[in-house]
Amino acid sequence: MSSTAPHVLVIPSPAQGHVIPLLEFSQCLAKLGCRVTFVNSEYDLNRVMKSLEGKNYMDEKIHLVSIPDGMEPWEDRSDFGKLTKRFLLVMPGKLKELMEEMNEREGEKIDCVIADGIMGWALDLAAKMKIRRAALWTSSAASLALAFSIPKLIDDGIINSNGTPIKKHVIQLAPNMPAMNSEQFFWACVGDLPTQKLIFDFMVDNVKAMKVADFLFCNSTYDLEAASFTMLPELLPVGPLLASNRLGNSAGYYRQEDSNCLKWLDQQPPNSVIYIAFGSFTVFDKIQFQELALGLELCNRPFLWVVRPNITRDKKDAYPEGFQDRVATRGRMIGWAPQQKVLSHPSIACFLSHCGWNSTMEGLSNGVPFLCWPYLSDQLLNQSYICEIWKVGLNFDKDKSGIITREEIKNKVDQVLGDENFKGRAMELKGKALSSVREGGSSYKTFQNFIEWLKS
Ligand SMILES: O=c1ccn([C@@H]2O[C@H](COP(=O)(O)OP(=O)(O)O[C@H]3O[C@H](CO)[C@@H](O)[C@H](O)[C@H]3O)[C@@H](O)[C@H]2O)c(=O)[nH]1
Repeated sequence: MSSTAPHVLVIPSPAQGHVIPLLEFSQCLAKLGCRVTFVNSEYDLNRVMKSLEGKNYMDEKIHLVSIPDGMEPWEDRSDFGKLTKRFLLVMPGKLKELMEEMNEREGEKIDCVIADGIMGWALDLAAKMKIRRAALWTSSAASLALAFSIPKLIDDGIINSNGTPIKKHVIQLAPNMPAMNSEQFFWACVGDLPTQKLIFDFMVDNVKAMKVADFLFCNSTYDLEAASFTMLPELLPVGPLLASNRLGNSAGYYRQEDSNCLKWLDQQPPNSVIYIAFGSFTVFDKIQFQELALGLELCNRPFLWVVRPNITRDKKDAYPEGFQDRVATRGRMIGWAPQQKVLSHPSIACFLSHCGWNSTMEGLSNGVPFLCWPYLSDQLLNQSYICEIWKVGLNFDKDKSGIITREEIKNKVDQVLGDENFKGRAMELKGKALSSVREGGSSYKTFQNFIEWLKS
């Protein structure tokens, strides 16, 4: 390891959908010659190390370290509002200590802090310590444009100063951007009112910190989100952040991946399998979970379904009676997939997804049509992109009791797979997404310019 290589400190928000892209970004920087200190929470580092056991997935120039997140090991971290409240009390002080120690050690001085866009406090800390700083926004450029528009939304009477929508409004920030329903603003559809206010205030602070960072990156591309990037000239694309771009493997998982599913996919006909995954957060009630299972059964097609152990509140007997036996010859349920590899497998026909931004970028980059089942936050906006702007998927309608029925699932799966235009448009977008990371592409150029700047 050369001591003249720039040394960056990278800090993600302690959440799966953030650790994966920030670590991928770090792997790209390491490949370009940087030394990276990657700061997980202690709890997350344990999980990440466990999932990496026996695997040579990490660049040797990346050093994984940890600081506490203010929660006890046995506490539930799935309530993001509670986790945020707690880590804000502890992490800033601990990160400061860590950075001061590193800066004093020979050859470990930090040249730049790269923080998750929702860890604005880390950017503030870097500024106070007179360290250069960059932010990576892990969701769409459109969602960042929305966050940057908060003062205008308040002035226009669309939200109050707590972020609460004053009335139901559908807004479009610019032509060719997805329409946004004010009740679905990403801070306004998370938890109860106090949680929404906490997330809103947190976002206001994050926006302030991002605005004055030296660099602001987004896991997206100009070609996919031209209008949103036009609204934010300071925002630079680095996406899609995929391990395959650097011929590597994804790291940063909180769970062991089940790689056997790839062998199972090898045995399926091309373009036949429905892949179903809801990211790391989504929780189902038993009725909806069972209806989804029965919908997949009704589709009568091969499927690979990621059923995290905590995906339902009722841990026991989650599946409908006899379901597993009935689908045994064509369905497979696993706890955690190597998703990026799954989506690039030729047997995959479509992706039934919660539309987290990483999943969205991964599906697009592989030319896979979507069936959208958003849950909260930016996922509703991502669904609008998929269905209305890019037209590479369909959403589900709920029945009168608020359920997505098995018949609706079969109907929409049949529609997406029965209309070649979805696949055709998805393949076009794949080309656009991947051209940005190839030599000369916009994301490629962002990395080159950033490295030059780091070395300057
Ligand atoms: O079996 C699985 C399931 C998921 N993943 C990976 O886990 C990540 C999940 O990220 P994402 O699809 O964005 O979902 P969340 O985990 O829900 O991500 C959170 O963070 C995202 C980025 O900010 C937001 O867009 C989401 O709404 C928010 O819930 C992706 O890289 C997937 O490839 C796997 O590798 N295997």
